[in-house]
Amino acid sequence: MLRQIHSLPGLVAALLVAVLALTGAVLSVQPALERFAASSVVTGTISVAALAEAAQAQHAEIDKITKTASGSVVVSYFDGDKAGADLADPATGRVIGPHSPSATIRFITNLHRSLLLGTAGRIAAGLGALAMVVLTITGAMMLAARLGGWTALLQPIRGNARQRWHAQAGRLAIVGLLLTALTGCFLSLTSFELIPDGLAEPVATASGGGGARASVGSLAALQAVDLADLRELAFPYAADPTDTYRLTTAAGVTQIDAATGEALSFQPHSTARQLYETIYMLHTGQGLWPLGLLLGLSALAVPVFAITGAMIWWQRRRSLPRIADNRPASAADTIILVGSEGNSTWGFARTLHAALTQAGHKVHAAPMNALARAYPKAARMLILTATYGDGTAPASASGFLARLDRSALKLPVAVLGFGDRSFPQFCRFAEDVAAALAMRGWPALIEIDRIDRQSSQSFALWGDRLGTALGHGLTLAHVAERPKTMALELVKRVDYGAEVQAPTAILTFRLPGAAAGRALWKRLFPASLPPFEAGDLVGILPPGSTVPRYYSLASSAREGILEICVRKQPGGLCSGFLNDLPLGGRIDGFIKANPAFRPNASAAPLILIGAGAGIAPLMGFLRANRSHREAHLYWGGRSPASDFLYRDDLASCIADGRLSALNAVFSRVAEGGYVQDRLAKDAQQLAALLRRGAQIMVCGGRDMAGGVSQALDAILAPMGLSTATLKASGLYLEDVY
Ligand SMILES: Cc1cc2nc3c(=O)[nH]c(=O)nc-3n(C[C@H](O)[C@H](O)[C@H](O)COP(=O)(O)O)c2cc1C
Repeated sequence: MLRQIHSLPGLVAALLVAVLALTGAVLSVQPALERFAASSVVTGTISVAALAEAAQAQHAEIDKITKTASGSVVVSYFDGDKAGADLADPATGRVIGPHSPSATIRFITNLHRSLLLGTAGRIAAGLGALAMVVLTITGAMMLAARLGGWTALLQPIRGNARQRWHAQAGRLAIVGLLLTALTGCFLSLTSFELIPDGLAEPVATASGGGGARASVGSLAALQAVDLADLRELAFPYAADPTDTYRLTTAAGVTQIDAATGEALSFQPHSTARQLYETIYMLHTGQGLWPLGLLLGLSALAVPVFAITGAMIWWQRRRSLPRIADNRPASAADTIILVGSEGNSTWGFARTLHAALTQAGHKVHAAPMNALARAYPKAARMLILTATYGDGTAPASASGFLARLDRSALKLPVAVLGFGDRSFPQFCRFAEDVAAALAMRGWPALIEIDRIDRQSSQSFALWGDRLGTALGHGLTLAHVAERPKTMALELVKRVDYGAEVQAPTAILTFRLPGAAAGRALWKRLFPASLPPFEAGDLVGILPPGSTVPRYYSLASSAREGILEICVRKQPGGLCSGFLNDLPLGGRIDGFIKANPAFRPNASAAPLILIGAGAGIAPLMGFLRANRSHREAHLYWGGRSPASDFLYRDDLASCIADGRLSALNAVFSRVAEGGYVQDRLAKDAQQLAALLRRGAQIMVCGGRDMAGGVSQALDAILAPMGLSTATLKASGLYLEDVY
């Protein structure tokens, strides 16, 4: 809900708010420029009487003298029929030159206030300010919720680059933007007279005695006022002998007899006017130039929000599968919530949705993260969720358990887990969800079930059980959708490990090669690999299967190649296919980002730990380590003679400083061991690196990862740390399989 409230006005008003913010940022510099251009007003050096006297000496008839909030003194006059305005030196009253406000600034001010569109533009600008209030408040609430509460607002921000930029800009600019937006709303309301600004307050109209006018410099009531207090001094109309001087200061308006210099009346400013002036100052920075600059800087964050916000929205929209005839949550009798990262679970949800709709139900499907506070018409909830990481939630369910904690819902529920039995935590997240629901008293519609490797048969059987519970038949005939893939051609392979029963290959792919006589436009604009970084995953569909297998990438798209490391698994469909693939052979693959497994941007050392084919992403990080960040690699194989993967590449990384230390351990040599043994041996050096804020990245099999985390926990314990605490702060990343 919060997200909808944030993104809807954000998208609609992005351009408008960006125009308001950019013009505001330009205008925000004005008070500071004027402040430094005007000679400083030195309190006590000149009275209003002396200033007026000096001005009068230079012009036949003065209309008024105005002092702007930034300290400039402007004398408006009539010389005969000709009206004009001078800028006067506040210290002496002498003319500095004609007052000529910049046409550009006037244009930008009009653009800011009314978009050059008159009343319609002023309404739009007001709505823009309102949108900005909504966006800043909902944005702050979302950020707080994401970081774990208001007290965690300064915690490091996770996520992809656009999400980090969006949130970081928000953190820096929020106070300035909220102030600008709230004061902008107020000013907009006063401009439409929906709130009084007090500027047109009635002034007491005392008349002067009508005696002969004294020189303005001799008037006692003006001599008593310092220039620092002046806002405006309006001169009496020459043709009316009873007209008075009208002196406006911060306190109010005084009428002064032009002959005697006596103060005839004093009218203090109304509260409305004082409030308006304070808010005007807080919005423009006029009279408070450092605030103006601060607001201007905050406003510069708005285009960053507009661009990154639109990108985040588009990305989210694109990744949300479409479901035909999806009913609103408020009208549905059956709610399907989906936990997915690679979208295949959405395919199952779509099949289930269609079957239930055909059976006469009103069905609403949504990501698990969108668990609502209430479903007024719902009689049941069906949760379909995958499991990721080491038994954790997929992306679209990452906030589900926290939401459930705050929820008072209780509906009959069925949980169906999607996973892969080769992971030790098979369907663990689905189990956690089912347990959490049971603990909160949600009745089970049917017991939890688990689907291995997207089996359509198991899904159909689950449909039978669900149908029985619902009291009508339910046929779930699911045909898995083939992910969109690209063809890749094997251009290089290096084979290792056959002698030590660990056949492993480093496979390098390119987009299919240049065929002779290719069309000219294809030669001019050659196809390029989609963007990916080392550590991202490539999903590969082995022939005859629609279920992808994922491999960590050892290269980035910039290198123009896609490189993986594959260990042949006994009976493995995909690893067997890849290990037998000849040069020139093709695969069907697609990229899946894995932003959670990337080195951080710090300059502190990197500790890379892996075993066997797990070296692939680590090798990619080292190749890309052009800044020569200190990097230590711990890697375990079986025999240096047979499966020392990337031996030459590692040597060249050492030679040019991209790798600081290589610690390779082999298990099938005399006095050999595993990578975790080597970590324990190097405890002191590792402790020193960790004290310097080193980041640890682990890639490889689950058993190895378990051993590594045990060895590291032993090293971390004396420092009062653990792999769990490092994990929480992003300093311990794992990519395990
Ligand atoms: C990086 C990665 C980690 C995974 N971890 C687990 C796991 O711990 N337990 C499990 O049962 N399945 C695991 N799986 C398998 C997925 O849960 C399974 O393929 C699921 O069907 C994917 O659904 P989705 O495409 O909707 O995200 C993992 C898959 C990947 C790619």
